[in-house]
Amino acid sequence: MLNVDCISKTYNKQAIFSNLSFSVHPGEIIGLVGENGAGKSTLLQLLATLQSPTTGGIQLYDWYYKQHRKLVRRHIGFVPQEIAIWDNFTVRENMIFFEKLAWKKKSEKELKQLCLDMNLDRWDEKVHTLSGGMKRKLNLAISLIHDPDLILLDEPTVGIDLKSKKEIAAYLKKLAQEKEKMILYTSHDMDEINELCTRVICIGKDPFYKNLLQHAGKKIISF
Ligand SMILES: Nc1ncnc2c1ncn2[C@@H]1O[C@H](COP(=O)(O)OP(=O)(O)OP(=O)(O)O)[C@@H](O)[C@H]1O
Repeated sequence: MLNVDCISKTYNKQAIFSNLSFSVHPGEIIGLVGENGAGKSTLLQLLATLQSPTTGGIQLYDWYYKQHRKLVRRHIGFVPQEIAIWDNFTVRENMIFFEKLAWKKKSEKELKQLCLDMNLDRWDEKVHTLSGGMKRKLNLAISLIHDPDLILLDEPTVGIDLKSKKEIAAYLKKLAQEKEKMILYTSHDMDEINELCTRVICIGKDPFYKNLLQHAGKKIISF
């Protein structure tokens, strides 16, 4: 379980958010919504150990982020907003490259299967020939090489066609339901959020998202 205990983040004396507390249980998909600049990416970066909260603490299972950062990192898969893969490498070469950096090892067959699981079948093609949706799928596949328990995704389906969106959503659902992964992800697509998420974290001052979610009968964690 992930436990976030009363965290705040301040940049240059300006509070981005304050006193955020929530938990995520295995098998849950939690949406993270809010207006541009509300602090969604910042929160994901704190959960990914890439930044530290100004106050408060975060805990994954029995491990505190402050004391056990290295251990915590092993169990996190993070997909940033920007696609971070090698354009001139093939899908296969990218997967093999990132597998070498991962602490858990996977065979080439397993790496290929990881891609096939989300309908990415262009194994020997260079990344620059792939569509945006396929690149997003590859980015996601790379983040899962080490079998993380906590998966953090910053707008994983932005700018891609509906079919790829649905495939990624179905895959995330499967990961949560069958493998008990904890998934937190940001999106501005409220249909997708409504379909996928058990609960939704609403940050920022604008009540727009909160009203939409309330209307859809979603469980909201709002700050
Ligand atoms: N390293 C930083 N130093 C100072 N301010 C920052 C830093 N990173 C983000 N900010 C500020 O913090 C606020 C929250 O930014 P963040 O990127 O987390 O918002 P967001 O909700 O993800 O926005 P978007 O929907 O546009 O992606 C913004 O006002 C941003 O300018």
